[in-house]
Amino acid sequence: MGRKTYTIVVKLGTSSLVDEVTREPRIANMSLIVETIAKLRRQGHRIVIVSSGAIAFGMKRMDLEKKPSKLAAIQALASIGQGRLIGLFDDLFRQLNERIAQILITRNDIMDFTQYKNARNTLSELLDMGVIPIVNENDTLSVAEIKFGDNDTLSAITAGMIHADYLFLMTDVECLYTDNPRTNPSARPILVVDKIDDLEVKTNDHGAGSQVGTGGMTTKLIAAELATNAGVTTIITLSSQPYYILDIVSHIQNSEELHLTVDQQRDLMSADIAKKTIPLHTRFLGLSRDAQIRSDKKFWLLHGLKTKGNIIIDEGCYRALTRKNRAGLLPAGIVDVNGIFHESECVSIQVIPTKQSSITEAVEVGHCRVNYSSSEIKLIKGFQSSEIESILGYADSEYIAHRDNIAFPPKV
Ligand SMILES: Nc1ncnc2c1ncn2[C@@H]1O[C@H](COP(=O)(O)OP(=O)(O)OP(=O)(O)O)[C@@H](O)[C@H]1O
Repeated sequence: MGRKTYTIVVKLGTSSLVDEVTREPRIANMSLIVETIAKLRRQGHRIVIVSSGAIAFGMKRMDLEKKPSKLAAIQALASIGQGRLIGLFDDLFRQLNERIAQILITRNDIMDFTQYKNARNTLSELLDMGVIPIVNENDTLSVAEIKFGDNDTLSAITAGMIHADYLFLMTDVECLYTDNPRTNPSARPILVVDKIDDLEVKTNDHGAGSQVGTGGMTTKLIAAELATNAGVTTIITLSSQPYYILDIVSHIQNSEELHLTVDQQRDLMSADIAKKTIPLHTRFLGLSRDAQIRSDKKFWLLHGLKTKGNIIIDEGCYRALTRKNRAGLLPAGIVDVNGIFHESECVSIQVIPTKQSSITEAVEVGHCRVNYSSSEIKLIKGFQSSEIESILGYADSEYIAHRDNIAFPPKV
C-alpha cells in the first residue's frame, strides 16, 4: 500500500530567500527549496508556497541599503520585487518540470464570504491541476487596515482555508526555544506542543528576530495557534536546510502509521533527534477532528476578517450563545459597545465576568458579524428585541448577530 499523501503549506520567510547582510537573493537555498518541493510533489503531496521577499528583492534591484519609511515607496519596491521573485521561482521550478501560479491577496479580497470561497476554490483547482500556487500578501496595494500583517498569519489562514494537513514555517532558527536563542544561549528547544496556551516561552524579538525578518517568533506562535485550531499540524524548522522537510514528512508518516500518543510522539522525536535520524524541529499538533474548526464560515469569521470594534456581553448571554442549542445574540445580553463599526462588519465579542469573579477585565471569546451599526447597538443594548422598532424607528432583525454569523474558537 502506498504511503499517505498530504496537503502541505510551506511558508518561506525573507531570511530563506535573501541574505541578511548582503541582501542578495539566496539562489543556492532557493534551488534547494525548489528541489525539495519537487520531490514532495513526486511523492504525491499537494504543495502551496507562501513566500515573503518582494520588498527585499525590490530593494536589491534598486540598490537600496535601507528600507524607506514612506508607504508608497515600500509598495513601489514590493511591485518591483514581486515580479523578480516569482520570475526566479518560475525559472528554478521549470528546470524540474514543475508549474507554478502566483496568488496575491489582501484581507480585502476575502472580506466577503463568497470571495473567501472563491480564493479557496482557485487554490484547490490549482492543486488539482498539479500546479504549485505561490501566495504572497499584495504588498503593492495593501495598507495597514487591510493587511494580514505578516506572512506567518497569511500562511496559517491559507492552510486553514484549504484544509491543509501540515504547515511548515521555515525560518532562521531550528525550532521554538524557551527563549530567543540569539540573546539567551541557554534557551532549550521545545519539540512537541499540544496545548499552545500552556506554553511558557519568551519571544523578546519585538516582532522581528533577524535583520530581514518581519514577524519574529511571536507571529509564528499566533500562526501556529490559528492553524492548529483548524487541525493543521504546524512545524517550525530551519530554512537553510530545506530538505529537512522530506525527513520530517517521512517521520510524521511513520508516527501516524503507528498511532502514537502525544507523549509517545515526543519520546520518539527526542530519540530520533538524538540519533540524528531527523533534524531538530518543533511540532504543534493540530486539534483532533472532533475539536478542530471544520466549518469554512466559522474559520473565516474568526481569522479571515479583521474586527472593527467590540461588543461586551454578560456571562448569561455567553452561556446562551455557546449552549448546545445555541441562540443568536440579542440586544438584551449586551452590556457595552466599543469602537465605530457598520452593519455587516466583524466585531469581537467580549465577556464581562460576574461581580463574584476575580477577573475584572472583559476577555475576548469570539467574533460575530453584526446586523446593526455601533451607534444603533448603543441605543438598543439591554432592551428586548420587541423594543428595537420603537427605539430606532425600524427593526432590521431581532438579533444583533444571527447564530450563523457568530464563531467561537475551539475549547481545548
Ligand atoms: N523563543 C524563541 N525561539 C526561537 N526563536 C525566537 C524566539 N524568540 C524570538 N526568536 C527569534 O525569531 C526569529 C525568527 O523570526 P523572523 O521573523 O526573523 O524570521 P522569518 O520568519 O524567517 O522572516 P519573516 O518574518 O520575514 O517571514 C529568530 O531569528 C529568533 O531570533
